[in-house]
Amino acid sequence: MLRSVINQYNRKILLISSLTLIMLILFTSLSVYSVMQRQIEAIATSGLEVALENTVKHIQKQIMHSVTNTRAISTRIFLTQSLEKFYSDHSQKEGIEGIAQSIERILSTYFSGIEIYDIDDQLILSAGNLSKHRKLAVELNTGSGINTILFWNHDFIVRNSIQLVNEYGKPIGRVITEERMPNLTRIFTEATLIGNTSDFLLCAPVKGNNHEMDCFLRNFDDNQLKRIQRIMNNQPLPVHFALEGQTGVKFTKDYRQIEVVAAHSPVVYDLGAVLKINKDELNNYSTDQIRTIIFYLILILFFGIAIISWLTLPLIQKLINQKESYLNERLKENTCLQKIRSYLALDQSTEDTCKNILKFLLPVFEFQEMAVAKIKLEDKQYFTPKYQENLSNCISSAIISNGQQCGLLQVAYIRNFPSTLTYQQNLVDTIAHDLGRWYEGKEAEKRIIEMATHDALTGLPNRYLLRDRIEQVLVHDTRLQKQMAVLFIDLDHFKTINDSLGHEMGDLLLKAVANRLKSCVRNEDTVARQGGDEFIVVLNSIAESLDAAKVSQKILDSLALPFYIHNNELHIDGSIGIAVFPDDGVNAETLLKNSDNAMYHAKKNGRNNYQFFTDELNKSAYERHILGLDLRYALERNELLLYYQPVMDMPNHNLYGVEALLRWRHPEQKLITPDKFINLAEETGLIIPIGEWVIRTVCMQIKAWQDQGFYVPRVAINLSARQFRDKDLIKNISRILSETGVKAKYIALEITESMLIDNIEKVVETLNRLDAMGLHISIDDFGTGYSSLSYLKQFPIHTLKIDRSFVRDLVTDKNDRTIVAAIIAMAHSLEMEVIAEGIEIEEQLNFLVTQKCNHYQGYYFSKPVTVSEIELMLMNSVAQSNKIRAIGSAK
Ligand SMILES: Nc1nc2c(ncn2[C@@H]2O[C@H](COP(=O)(O)O[C@H]3[C@@H](O)[C@H](n4cnc5c(=O)[nH]c(N)nc54)O[C@@H]3COP(=O)(O)O)[C@@H](O)[C@H]2O)c(=O)[nH]1
Repeated sequence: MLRSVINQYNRKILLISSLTLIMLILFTSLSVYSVMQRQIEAIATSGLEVALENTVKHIQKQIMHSVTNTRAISTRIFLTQSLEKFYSDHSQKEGIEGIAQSIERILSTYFSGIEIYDIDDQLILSAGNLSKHRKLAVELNTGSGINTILFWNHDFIVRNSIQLVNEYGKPIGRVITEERMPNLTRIFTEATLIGNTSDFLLCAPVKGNNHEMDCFLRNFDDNQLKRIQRIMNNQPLPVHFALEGQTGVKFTKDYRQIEVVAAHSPVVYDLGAVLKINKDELNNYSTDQIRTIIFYLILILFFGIAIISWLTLPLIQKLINQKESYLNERLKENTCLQKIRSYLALDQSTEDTCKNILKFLLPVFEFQEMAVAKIKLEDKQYFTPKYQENLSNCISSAIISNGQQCGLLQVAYIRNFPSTLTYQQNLVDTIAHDLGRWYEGKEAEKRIIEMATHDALTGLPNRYLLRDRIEQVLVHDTRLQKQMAVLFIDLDHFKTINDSLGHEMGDLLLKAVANRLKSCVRNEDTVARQGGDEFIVVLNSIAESLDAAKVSQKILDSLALPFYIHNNELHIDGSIGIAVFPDDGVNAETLLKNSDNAMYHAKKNGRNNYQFFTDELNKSAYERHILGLDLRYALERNELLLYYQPVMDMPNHNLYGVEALLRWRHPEQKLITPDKFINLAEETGLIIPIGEWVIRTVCMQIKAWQDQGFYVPRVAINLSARQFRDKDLIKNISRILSETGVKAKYIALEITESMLIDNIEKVVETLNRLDAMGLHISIDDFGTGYSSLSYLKQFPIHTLKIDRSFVRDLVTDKNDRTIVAAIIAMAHSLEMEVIAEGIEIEEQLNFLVTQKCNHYQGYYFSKPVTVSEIELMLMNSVAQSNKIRAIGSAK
């Protein structure tokens, strides 16, 4: 629909633009034409005037020159004396010679012919050529004593005739001169240069006849001296003005009754001159110009249309598209408006909904300087203080009419006359738009608050909101003198599931756990996610602490049921720590801390149980904190040391290797085992320097033993997860090996199964590099993780250490026996050796012997011992040197 409207628009725009362009071009053409016409006339006028002025100057100069020269001859003494001599008998000959000499000289200077006549008008002497034929002769009014005629004989010629007088003024003869006027002839010829129809006229009045004149026209040879009426059809001809002594230009008709532009000017001796051109020729000239201009304008027109259709129309189309999306947005906003209404109506009464909308509208109207807002609600009018305040002047008003649940929003707008309502669509749009924006803003605000206070994964309150809730419950329960409980729930072995099955599964499990927890408590209780696999349950207003125990057990039972996620059956337990208000704390922070400590206690207690917070726990938590502080200085105070536990061959009990086990000689406590501080070291990052210290100490010890000539078996070093992930691990081990001069084959690195699962590519790369260096790699605590043996195939692993939890009940638990037997068999099939950990009794050993387990480690042979004690064992081993295998002969 909109497309066809756009196409229609396009056609209209193109038509209107083209017509506008054409009109514009026509108008421009006419304007240019009239301007040019005037310009051309002005140019022609001034051109004709100037040309005529110059021409007239020339003509005058020539004719006057001729007349003046002739007059000068008449006064020549030598001539007049010679003429007088001619009259005396005795010197007539001498006189004729003198006359001849005289006119000969004059002739060469000015004239084409001279004749001297005596007093009786008899020719005495003639020089040069005087014209026999005088065509188109016009007598000029040159003044007294001289008769001048201008005539045509292949050229313009001026003939002057003047009386010769002696020194006493007595007439003695007459001289006639003729002077050719080539310049005047040229002037006639060149008049055509101005234009094809240009013409030059030189006219003299007819003596005794004021109505006529004799005029030289351009085509002289055709007898073009015309006697012309000076006024024709009551209109004076241009030359009439010239003969009247006037100079100027006239747009008038000439003697042929053709429209001309004529410049006129008087010429000396009563002559008048006109230089003219036909007006048609001028018009033609400007028409030519205008044609050229129109040609270019039409070109511009085509360009213009092309630009409109190729550039402007797409631009307009773009604008229309923008308008379209704007309208769509508006539409959305209107939908938004509907949403607001239903949203508000959901929680509130109709009246409140309307009030709220009005509340929102008022500032909008204020902004638009509108004064009054009214709401019609079931015939009631709702007046707000703002309304009263702004009632003045009744500039305008808005009415929200009530249909269903406030109905359609209609805004009426009054200007000047409150009684006249003018519905103003724009205003409705504006309000709809603003409401839409407001709604979006509210939604965003809601989302931000939600994000700030809730856990994104489970939607449960996060730790910040949790604290707030606890504080609220504390206020409430203090007032009611009730107890409340904070349950700190940590999922057991969640990390293993997360690592083995992936984070996506881990996330889904956490969501499912969140739902289970919610199902175990009342609506008014709070279930929150503290982070990771830790959840907090706040039980409001409990009667006694036993209630907390009951809920905890309910939670444990609920968690014990399998979870079905993406066709996987998952099992997870939880450890719960309980802190009860007011006995275990009176604020959120203490209750959370103490429930956390209780949860640790539950973990220690074998997991999948709940524990109440006790003062002893508080004490141990405090101790743990202090221990953490002390550990920082353990390295620099040289408080760390290594114990070594032998690993024996099976079944012959030869020394196969030793495992280095860390101990901390605390200044105030006795020897501390690593299970008390390794986690602390991991959490604080101290494990990196501590781990490096262990590797270096082991290497130095090996070197020392070698230097002392001891038999040195392979020494196993435990790597923690953080250490294994450390990017500098390989670099550090290489450096230590090269610095101590110990060969890599003397070192075995023990890592746990769980370390293999996360970021497999990186793990494979690290293990391959360690293997390439010649280090031996063992998997510690095997069986507690989720890795299958076939999964281990991709890693360069040499030894599996079966976790002692499987060994512990070997004698009594058939399942454990089956598992251990299977592990040994499969490890062998993958060409790995097996070490059984935690061998304490002979029966355990015997079973393992039957399963062809390669090595064993445990209190049965030796607990971890000091350096000097292990050295004794090394020495004994030397004693059985013939039985000792060289390191590296095994895989
Ligand atoms: N990252 C590092 N971890 C280390 C380092 N040194 C030790 N550890 C780890 O600490 C855990 C506890 O170690 P420890 O207290 O030394 O216990 C070891 C043995 O004493 C104990 N063991 C050995 N035989 C038996 C037995 O027959 N019964 C029994 N109850 N316990 C026995 O087992 C621990 C050795 O286990 P494992 O390492 O799995 O071989 C322990 O997990 C160490 O890994 C260190 O330098 N860095």
